[in-house]
Amino acid sequence: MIFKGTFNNLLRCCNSAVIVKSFRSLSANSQKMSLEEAKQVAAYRAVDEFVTNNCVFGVGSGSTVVYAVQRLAERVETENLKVTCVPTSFQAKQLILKHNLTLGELETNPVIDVTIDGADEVDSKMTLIKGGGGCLLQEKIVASCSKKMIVIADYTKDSVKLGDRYKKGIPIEVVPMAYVPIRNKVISLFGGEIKLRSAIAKAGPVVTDNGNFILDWLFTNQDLDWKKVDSTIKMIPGVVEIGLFVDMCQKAYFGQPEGNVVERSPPS
Ligand SMILES: O=C[C@H](O)[C@H](O)[C@H](O)COP(=O)(O)O
Repeated sequence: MIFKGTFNNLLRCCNSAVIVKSFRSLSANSQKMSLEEAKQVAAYRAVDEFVTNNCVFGVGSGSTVVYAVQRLAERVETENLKVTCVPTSFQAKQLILKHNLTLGELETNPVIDVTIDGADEVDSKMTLIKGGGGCLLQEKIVASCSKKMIVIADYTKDSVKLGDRYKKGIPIEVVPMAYVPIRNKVISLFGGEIKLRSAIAKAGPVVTDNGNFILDWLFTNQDLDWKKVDSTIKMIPGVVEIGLFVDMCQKAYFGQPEGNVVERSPPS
């Protein structure tokens, strides 16, 4: 009844174009809600399964990790856990401080028990694209020091081949003076197109936490040997890191729109 009355009022007040627009934005909002919920269930699940008392925990970067840190803070408080948190970015450090968690660093904690991090895309072999938010270098260092790396993501990141879902390419962090020769070398070696990532609230390029630029490599061949690509690009002078994570991740949790979590392990 109430709905019918409201709907009739809406009809009286608005023209049909406005109504269609309202319903579209309502449905966009509910889609956004489920994406956030999907991130949250994946993050909570990973923290509940992998964080233990006295562990050294690698804190990834991005919007999904925000939920992991939230859950960690809850568990630290309610279960009186002792956890040392090593950040993978400025953002991760801020999250640790905001939640009054114990901040660690690789200098004092060179071995990390478990790192939980997001990803831009995860293929069927658990090769990852990371760095959509510009944080790949410290993420890869911390992951490489971790006994386990666990990925948390919503269902849109789950793909068969890299490039199926994530269309912004593979990020490459480079020393600023070398961005043009690196761009040319990567294109001549593997094809595709490369864009220097531009900042949004600043004129000019994105500058990473480490003072470098980011090239986004829009590859066209989805069947490349990613391990070879990773090591070949890494060898180009001026390349600091590439956002390809090959054989680094032991488990991925994908939150689903219905609220369940799909788990994936590397193929044996
Ligand atoms: O540079 C950013 C990181 O690699 C993130 O972990 C990745 O972009 C996924 O971020 P989000 O959880 O926001 O999708």
